[in-house]
Amino acid sequence: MKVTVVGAGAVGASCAEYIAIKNFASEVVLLDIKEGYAEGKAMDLMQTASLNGFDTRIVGSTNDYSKTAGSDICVITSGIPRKPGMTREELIGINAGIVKTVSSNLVKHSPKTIIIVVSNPMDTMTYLVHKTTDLPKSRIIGMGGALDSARFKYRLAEALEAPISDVDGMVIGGHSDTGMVPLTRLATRNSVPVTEFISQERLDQVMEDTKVGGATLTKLLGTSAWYAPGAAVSGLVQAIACDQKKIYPCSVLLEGEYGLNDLCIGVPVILGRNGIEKIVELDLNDAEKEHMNKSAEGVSKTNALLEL
Ligand SMILES: NC(=O)c1ccc[n+]([C@@H]2O[C@H](COP(=O)([O-])OP(=O)(O)OC[C@H]3O[C@@H](n4cnc5c(N)ncnc54)[C@H](O)[C@@H]3O)[C@@H](O)[C@H]2O)c1
Ligand SMILES: O=C(O)C[C@H](O)C(=O)O
Repeated sequence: MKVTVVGAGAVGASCAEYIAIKNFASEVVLLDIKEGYAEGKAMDLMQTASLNGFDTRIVGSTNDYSKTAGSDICVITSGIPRKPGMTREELIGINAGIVKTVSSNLVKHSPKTIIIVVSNPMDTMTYLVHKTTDLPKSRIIGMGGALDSARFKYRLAEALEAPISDVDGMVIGGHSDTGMVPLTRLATRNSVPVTEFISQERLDQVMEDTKVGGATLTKLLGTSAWYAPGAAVSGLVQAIACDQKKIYPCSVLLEGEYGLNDLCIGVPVILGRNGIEKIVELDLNDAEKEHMNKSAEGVSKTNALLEL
């Protein structure tokens, strides 16, 4: 199993590290445009191999895509992150050009690959990859919902004063400060609806804290987060590589599912060796449907800014 990660910055390196530590890939290629940067990160990470007990070979490359040839999975993290006070959507001007060039280079060298898009604004960058490569829709996956759901579970556990392992929940919708749809109605503590334990008011607070999870960290760190994003990507990569058939909310091209068309947005999918093996259609209530439709409107508005 060969995995390429483009962008050896904060998220790319974290992602490579988690993939290596989980020890399911034979090779991870880290590629960056900055001279020597990916080679340096790869060497540093390889020097953790004997300490952390993994056999994955991590190779660095300065913009040489021949090293990525034959990758089963490619992750795109290249591009600029936001600064405090910015929205993810403001990154479109610079990141669209980067994602378009990078995805074209990746597909040239690995025509059968599965692409996982991380660069922001992620739903729109995932749509861009659909529009500019000829990969089938099952092989283009946007990562946002897995991270947002992990943040949702963190906030739920905090509110419930429960261990995170006791808590389950999912966030669908767009990966934006206003577009996320945390499914509080379906969240559980060890199979019991969380509404049995906390008030609707507290749950609404959990929902709001979840939606601004990325902005909260950006304010604290001065740039956006990387540990949980890297871990979330590694979860998707592992589900595909190990044919786990796990359900993750991912940004995928919708063609009528959830009553939506011609956009990529977060919905639950089953991930296996073929990429997106099935889109799971949840029976949303009216409020959730309305929230999802508003979220889709926001994503489509950003998509309209793309020069296709
Ligand atoms: N989808 C998500 O959930 C999620 C989570 C976190 C971050 N992000 C996004 O991921 C992106 C990366 O964030 P980061 O914190 O790692 O940023 P970073 O600045 O630390 O790293 C980005 C790297 O991309 C490289 N790069 C730029 N142009 C390139 C090109 N054409 N080819 C190859 N490499 C190139 C840069 O040299 C840099 O090393 C941002 O757009 C950020 O918003 C998304
Ligand atoms: O918040 C950001 O800009 C980065 C990422 O999308 C995140 O949610 O951490």
